[in-house]
Amino acid sequence: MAVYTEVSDDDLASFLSRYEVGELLSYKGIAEGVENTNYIVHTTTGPYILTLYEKRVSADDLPFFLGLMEHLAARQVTCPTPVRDRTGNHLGELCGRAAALVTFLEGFWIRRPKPEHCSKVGHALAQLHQAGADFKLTRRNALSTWDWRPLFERFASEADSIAPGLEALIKAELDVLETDWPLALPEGVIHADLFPDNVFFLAKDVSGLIDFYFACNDALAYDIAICLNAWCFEQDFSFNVTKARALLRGYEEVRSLTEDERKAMPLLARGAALRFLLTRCYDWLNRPAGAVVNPHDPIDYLRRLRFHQSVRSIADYGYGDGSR
Ligand SMILES: Nc1ncnc2c1ncn2[C@@H]1O[C@H](COP(=O)(O)OP(=O)(O)OP(=O)(O)O)[C@@H](O)[C@H]1O
Ligand SMILES: N[C@@H](CCO)C(=O)O
Repeated sequence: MAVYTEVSDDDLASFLSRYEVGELLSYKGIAEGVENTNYIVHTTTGPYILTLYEKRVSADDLPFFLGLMEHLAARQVTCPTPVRDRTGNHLGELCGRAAALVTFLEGFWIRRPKPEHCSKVGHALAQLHQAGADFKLTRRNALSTWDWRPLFERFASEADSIAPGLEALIKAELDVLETDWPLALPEGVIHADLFPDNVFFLAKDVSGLIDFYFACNDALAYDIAICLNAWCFEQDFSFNVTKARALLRGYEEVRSLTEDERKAMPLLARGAALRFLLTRCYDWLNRPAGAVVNPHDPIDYLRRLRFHQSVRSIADYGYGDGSR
């Protein structure tokens, strides 16, 4: 996360007094991430994460996100659990922002994932999909295929300042994806942002998943496509088929892909690459003055998109090829 909103110690102490979490000992802003403001807060009962919800999070969606974390945690998908205040609410207000306190998860995210990490994340993703099946609330994906063009139009005239030819490339890609996007795949609750920095490991095992603030109802296989993008490319942007194979196998240890999902995977992966290219371009061109934030480089996702445009079938992601 980032720090868009500075919180004073008086404001924080008064906010915390509504919870049964003891006395404030210390707190510190977390510069990592780009979406919301986060602080690590130490009290006499332990560490917590305080999140102040910023621009992309709508207050109306917070019951879905916080309820989902509670739902998943109760079904053995380890994730932060929202702390309820003395009146039973898990949502409060701080410095004019909606705010929540969640439990602190032990573990580290893996900066250079290996195939074994990809296998574990595939497995964890399928467990999340299964555990989310009986979650009662629903949320539309606010960054679905049909939201991409309006987002693009907000920065299209500046796109070529990021990379020459980018405006035309994105337009052409939108034309393809809007026409061919698969509409009848199995749907459910998806995480929609399961990047390496949102998966904590302890030793070799997943110790928890964080950052559910893009979670929504959408095609389950689209969530896999997001992970193929986020976990299976090297720093030089080359695609690592061993990692993709491991991720898909890890997923299928829990849930098998349908024929339609397998056929759709290259297109879903293009869509996932475009979705992150679009938000990264927008953020790159609209950095708020004075905020502690390191925007992600859009070009990483342009390279991924180009790779997926060359993919012919899920076999190119190592699926079903019998290799180890
Ligand atoms: N429950 C938690 N327990 C421990 N650390 C956490 C927790 N939640 C967040 N963090 C820390 O805060 C950092 C940023 O959190 P998070 O990824 O949710 O932020 P974000 O702004 O939504 O980022 P992103 O760019 O991934 O969307 C994490 O990398 C982690 O260090
Ligand atoms: N995971 C996203 C940031 C949060 O949307 C990215 O890397 O672009």
